[in-house]
Amino acid sequence: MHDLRLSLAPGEIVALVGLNGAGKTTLMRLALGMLRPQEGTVRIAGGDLATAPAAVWREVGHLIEVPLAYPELTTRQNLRAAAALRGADPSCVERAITEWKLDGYADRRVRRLSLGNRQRVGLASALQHAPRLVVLDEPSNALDPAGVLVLRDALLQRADAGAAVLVSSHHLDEVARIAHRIVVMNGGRLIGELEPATSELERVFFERVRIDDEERRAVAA
Ligand SMILES: Nc1ncnc2c1ncn2[C@@H]1O[C@H](COP(=O)(O)OP(=O)(O)OP(=O)(O)O)[C@@H](O)[C@H]1O
Repeated sequence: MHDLRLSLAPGEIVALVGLNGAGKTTLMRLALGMLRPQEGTVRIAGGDLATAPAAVWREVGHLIEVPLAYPELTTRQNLRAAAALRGADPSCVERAITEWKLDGYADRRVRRLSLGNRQRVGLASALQHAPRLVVLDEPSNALDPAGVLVLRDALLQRADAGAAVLVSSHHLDEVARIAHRIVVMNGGRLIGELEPATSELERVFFERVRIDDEERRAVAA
């Protein structure tokens, strides 16, 4: 990974797009301190990530790859545990169950849920405490169209309330609906941005990646 200069402002939704293996998940892991960079720094809320106090971490909501849930606990128990870990008001759990349309699954063990409903639990758990920084890796994975709508509204609402949102996706049209900026990643580097209102976004994206690959091959030759 090189040349990773990225900042998120309050109220901003930034979409991270790139082909499989481009480095989106790795960048998110670095941003959340799950991986340590060999060089460079990550800053959160104006301070170094490595020394961020618990109060800052409580304001973070993230979902990287697989939903973090206890399979033997029910949906409600998982959400309660996540709320308690963040010191959130327990009333957020019932609101999240309603928001993510999990009422019929609230008392079911998470291991017995469908993939899409497990994803809903993961997203509800990441967002229920109204975090000020949201980092979601391919959050629409396995969601049905109704779930995608809930996700879209949830992210817009969080950003409206002043949260900074970083979200990776392979669905360019979907992220273009909500993102203020679309950042393109290729071969472990950030190679530029796409204007969300661009028509034929996918074509422009592939062209950008193709040119970057060619430039890289030319440099390597
Ligand atoms: N800790 C690590 N050390 C070295 N290489 C790693 C590490 N973690 C991931 N990689 C490699 O970095 C590359 C980027 O992987 P990453 O999962 O970040 O891509 P991605 O853009 O999220 O892909 P996808 O769209 O398939 O989810 C892969 O080749 C992966 O094997």
